[in-house]
Amino acid sequence: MTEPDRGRYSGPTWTSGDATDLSVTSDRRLLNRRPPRCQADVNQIKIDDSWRVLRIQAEFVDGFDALLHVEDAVTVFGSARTRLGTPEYELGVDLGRAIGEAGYAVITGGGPGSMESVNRGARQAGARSIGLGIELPFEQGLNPFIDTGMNFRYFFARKTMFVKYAQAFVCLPGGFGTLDELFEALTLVQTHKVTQFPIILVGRAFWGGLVDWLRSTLVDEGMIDPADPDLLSVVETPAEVVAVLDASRAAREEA
Ligand SMILES: C/C(=C\CNc1ncnc2c1ncn2[C@@H]1O[C@H](COP(=O)(O)O)[C@@H](O)[C@H]1O)CO
Repeated sequence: MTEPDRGRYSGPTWTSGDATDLSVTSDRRLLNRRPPRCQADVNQIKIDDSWRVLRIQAEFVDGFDALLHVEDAVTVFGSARTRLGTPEYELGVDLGRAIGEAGYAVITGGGPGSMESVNRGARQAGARSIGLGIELPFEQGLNPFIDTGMNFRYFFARKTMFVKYAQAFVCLPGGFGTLDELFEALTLVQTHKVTQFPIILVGRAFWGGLVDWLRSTLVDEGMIDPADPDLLSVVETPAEVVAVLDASRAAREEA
């Protein structure tokens, strides 16, 4: 018995076999600038960049179209490395289910680990389970618990969708990816680019040190306002997450 051909994604496109070389992603091609050495290089770079702009534009259009009908939704971030069968994975399942049962669609990064666990929980609740994946330099499909999925070439287009189609962010424990997503959201709220948008951190033991550092070092050094750390709600359980979400929904409806 041979393994079934699982194919590969390159951006939104799935191809069977291994015809698609993912070792150099679209993001990397965009960010690695190669200075032109001659006029032919200049011409080629201009053509490549023009096509790139069209691909970026198409990615936004596809994302907007795919998510147009999403109503109340919550984006959940968390580690790609959380393993099935661990308490952290179970927390993600419980969280996805609780958010789904509270009447929200759930959006994740569409990958493995905590993302998968949250999509799994949302599916159990019968909620809309959305996964916005990203092209990576190794083979990876969307996790199997997604009803509406899209695979992005560009991190920045994908990040726009995480914010545009959600009313709140929830962060499970995670690494650089989760921190990047958390601080992007925090900056958008701090600068009033998005309003009435709770950012909820799950797990006091994991997040407490970071919030303490924001209060001590960043506030004390005058890098942020004393009220800025209050933009974060640190909670312990899925029920507490839902309570914050519901309070924010009630405030939005009153406004
Ligand atoms: C590391 C492995 C797979 C990575 N696959 C990912 N797929 C989708 N989204 C991802 C992936 N890795 C990071 N992200 C995004 O960042 C957050 C998690 O990153 P962290 O560094 O693990 O905290 C997550 O919310 C995603 O949006 C192989 O297991």
